[in-house]
Amino acid sequence: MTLSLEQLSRCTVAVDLGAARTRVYLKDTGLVVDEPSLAAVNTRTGSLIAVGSLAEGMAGRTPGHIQVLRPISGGTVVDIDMAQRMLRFLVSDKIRRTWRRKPMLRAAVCLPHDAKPIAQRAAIETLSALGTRRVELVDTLIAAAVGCGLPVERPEATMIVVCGAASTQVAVLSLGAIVAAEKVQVGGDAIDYAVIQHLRSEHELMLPSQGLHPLHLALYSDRTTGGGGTETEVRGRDVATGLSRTVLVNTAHVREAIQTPLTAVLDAMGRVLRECPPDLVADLAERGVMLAGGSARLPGLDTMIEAATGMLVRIADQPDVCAVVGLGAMMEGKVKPLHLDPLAS
Ligand SMILES: Nc1ncnc2c1ncn2[C@@H]1O[C@H](COP(=O)(O)OP(=O)(O)OP(=O)(O)O)[C@@H](O)[C@H]1O
Repeated sequence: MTLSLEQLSRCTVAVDLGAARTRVYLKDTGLVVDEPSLAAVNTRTGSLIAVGSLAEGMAGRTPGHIQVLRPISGGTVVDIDMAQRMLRFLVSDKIRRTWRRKPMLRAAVCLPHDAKPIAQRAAIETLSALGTRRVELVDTLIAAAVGCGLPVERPEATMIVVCGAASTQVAVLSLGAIVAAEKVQVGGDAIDYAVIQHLRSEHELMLPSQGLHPLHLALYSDRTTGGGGTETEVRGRDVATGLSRTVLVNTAHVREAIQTPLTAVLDAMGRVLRECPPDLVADLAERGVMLAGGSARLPGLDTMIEAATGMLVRIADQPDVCAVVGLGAMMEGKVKPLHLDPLAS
């Protein structure tokens, strides 16, 4: 992967192909697309019916011949053709209006820290749907750190935890590069799965695909009332009878159910810290940790990390769009490189 600010400044479009959401940032325009990475397809004709939030609204409610697909999984494009069609569809409106005369020959895309060459190739091919001839690949961790406003280019340690849908990436950065990093296949989806399993085993209830949002809200209000646990109503389908049923769920029990996936994130943070030189760890004790990614909004994640590591934890202002906003800032020249060779001037 490259991180040449000069090359990035020549790009006109930045893309984050996330497992949950696809985001597109246009140079000097801003974020133009922030939509679920979903495509609804008619399996009889192969035609695309809907993409983004429209397709999300169809999930779980489709007849047999319509399928809602996720062309991106774990930060990797798994269905290039579908991802291209989805991306083209998502941006076509905005491009036509604002960018008709500006070809998008150069693009930047952020990829997970450990993206394999095949995943890099898939991302480059997907972006060719926008007419790009050259694609700069940037590590999500660096892009997100820039997007959070961390002083990435300085000779001081900054720790970032990017909690996405399919994975969580942890890194310590200094002098514009990654000192140590880890990725675990635990993100918002694994946490949601733990909640779904809890409701299934404890309440014999199957949750509809969009039924988790009220529980997230309940966990949040639970935290603001001291975290002692409140009861919240959840509607779903009875596992045995198949009939619709409403149960009262204790938020404290839900919090316990999501501890297991969250422990994997803490373990990854521990491994990264152990790999870092002591001077950088001392910096981190002062500066703390920055949480980014959509799952950073998970109520109580920050306090749990704070309690386990003893470090100050901050959540980025817009945690979900940090990576693409960071790419945008680098494209627009808002990040100045540190000159490491003063003797040469
Ligand atoms: N308010 C919230 N409370 C809890 N979880 C949330 C909230 N908002 C978003 N999420 C979770 O954030 C995840 C999406 O995060 P994000 O948009 O960073 O993912 P992504 O970049 O598409 O995924 P990845 O980085 O794994 O490819 C989803 O799993 C979603 O459930």
